[in-house]
Amino acid sequence: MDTAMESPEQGSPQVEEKAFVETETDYSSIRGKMVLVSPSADQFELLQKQLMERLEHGNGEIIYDVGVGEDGRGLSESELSAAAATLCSIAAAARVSCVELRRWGAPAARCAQFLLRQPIRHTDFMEIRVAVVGNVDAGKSTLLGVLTHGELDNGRGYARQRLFRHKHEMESGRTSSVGNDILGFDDTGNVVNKPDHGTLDWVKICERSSKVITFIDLAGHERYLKTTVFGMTGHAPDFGMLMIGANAGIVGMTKEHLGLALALSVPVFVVVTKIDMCPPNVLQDNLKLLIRILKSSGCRKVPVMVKTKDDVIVSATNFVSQRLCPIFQVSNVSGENLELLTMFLNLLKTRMPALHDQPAEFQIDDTYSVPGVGTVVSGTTLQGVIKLNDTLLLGPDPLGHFTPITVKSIHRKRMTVPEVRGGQTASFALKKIKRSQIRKGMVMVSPQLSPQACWQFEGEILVLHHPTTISSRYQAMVHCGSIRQTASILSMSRDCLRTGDKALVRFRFIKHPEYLKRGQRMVFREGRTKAVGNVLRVIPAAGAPPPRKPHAKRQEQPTDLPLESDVTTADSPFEMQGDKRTEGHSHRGRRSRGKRDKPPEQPPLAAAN
Ligand SMILES: Nc1nc2c(ncn2[C@@H]2O[C@H](COP(=O)(O)OP(=O)(O)OP(=O)(O)O)[C@@H](O)[C@H]2O)c(=O)[nH]1
Repeated sequence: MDTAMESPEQGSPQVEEKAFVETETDYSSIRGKMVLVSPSADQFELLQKQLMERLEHGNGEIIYDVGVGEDGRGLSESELSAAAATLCSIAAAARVSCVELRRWGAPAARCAQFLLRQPIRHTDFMEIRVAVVGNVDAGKSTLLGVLTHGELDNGRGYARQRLFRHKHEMESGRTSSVGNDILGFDDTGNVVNKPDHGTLDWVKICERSSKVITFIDLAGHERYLKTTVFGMTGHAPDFGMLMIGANAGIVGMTKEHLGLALALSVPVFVVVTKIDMCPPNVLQDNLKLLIRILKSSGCRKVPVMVKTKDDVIVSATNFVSQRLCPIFQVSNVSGENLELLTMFLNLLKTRMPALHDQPAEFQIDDTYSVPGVGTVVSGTTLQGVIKLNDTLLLGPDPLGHFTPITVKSIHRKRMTVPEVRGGQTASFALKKIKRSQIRKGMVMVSPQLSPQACWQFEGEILVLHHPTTISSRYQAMVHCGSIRQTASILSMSRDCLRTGDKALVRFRFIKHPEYLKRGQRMVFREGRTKAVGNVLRVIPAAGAPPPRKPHAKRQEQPTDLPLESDVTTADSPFEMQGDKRTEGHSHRGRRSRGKRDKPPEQPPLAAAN
């Protein structure tokens, strides 16, 4: 593995093992590395039981290490083959697919890793969300076109044509809206996308997939930054894919997007495109700068150049736990290294716990009016299970109230399903409600949660960038989950805040109350001014005064809570420096994305049954 930096151990990553907590079953008899070589009947049964537990814990997928045990590391080649055969028969007995990923080690100390994945459970494929960010012309839409349609680009915009959603995008070649594209893998890791005359049938992809990667294609241009921030907060990505054009390097919004992902604690991998057309010395200079930025105190990442299949496996299995930042160098025109990126995507695992046993919670990130179906909302299930005909509470409305609504039908990636679970995105057709009564940022939750709306909340924030000072009554946009609303600062634990300052701040939404939860990550921004932090305390709307007009009487009393922030300056991904630009450079309202009457990604849902 080519790293200009500390490399993770080339050996067997033990990510699953670390996280895996065995049940009360006594597995001591199957702990050694030799057990797989020639297990007894009892041991075989135990190995099978343990495998099922691990699969359950790993949401249907694990990477299994062979040749590693409490008695050390490494087997002879013949022992390894025998152990691999045992593993395959255990997997076959459990009806789990088993694919060898790699073998390594000296002749007498061989190890191997296998991908074990449960076959397609109809409508219940694994879902991984990847937010695609990077500057204009980095090749984002092109790469997604190439990956999802399996056809290379011509260097003149051929592959991206299929992904543009608006006429002006076709004409300008620029993405402006949040788009979704999917890439399905079957249980053995093969891509299942098969375009039919250039179009992809999402239902067919999902039916054949054990794992579906959803790419959230975010705009690269600065004028669409608000949409990009919304995509990163509201669409709950598991990972960020930062795209960089090899010849252009780190320009424009690249650092801004990297900083945003880091601020929201979204693990990032980098894809450097256009290596076919970049002089080697320019590529090396740009890579050096990238590595320097990733290793800087603001990012504290471990960059890893991914050049072989081994690099892919080691980086994918250690990606989240070790702060790794894998870097791929690809060409959408020649196809170089795209197989490594595809393999990496196949091995990614969701970061979002399903929390199946918790009361249901769903955040809305878009609304539609579908002819013949009615009102449809799309978004992410944050926890619990939502079933057809369930009654949930939708809100908060402008008065902070929640209304019971019934789920008429459910779609996952355009496929009709009977239920959705925590971590999965979905669209619901709702009964007896007008689209105009619903807005992005609202939630649908189980009545068990007795949800309460809030006008005010306290957050601990770190100012990443502001040209002057922030004081009480300052207003900016709060992004928190799919909430996107201007809030003003009522009070702070300090008189004023400058770049790099931390504080406890009490905010008040200016338009309507919202449903917030303690611990949620938030971004507070206006143009290039931004702060990040966590929601610390939600002040329920009940009994709270109605919202005051913006710039109403200043609340003098600063909060007397102790300043105990876990947001440190060292966490800051942004360069902390004075901004020479003018404040409030937000381009607000310049994006012309009209209200849609029909979702581009969600065709009409099946009518109510
Ligand atoms: N030679 C070469 N050209 C590429 C490659 N990737 C993309 N391109 C070309 O670069 C141009 C810009 O690519 P896009 O995919 O539109 O870039 P983008 O990052 O999606 O841009 P926005 O949508 O505006 O954010 C297109 O003309 C592509 O054909 C590559 O690997 N090699």
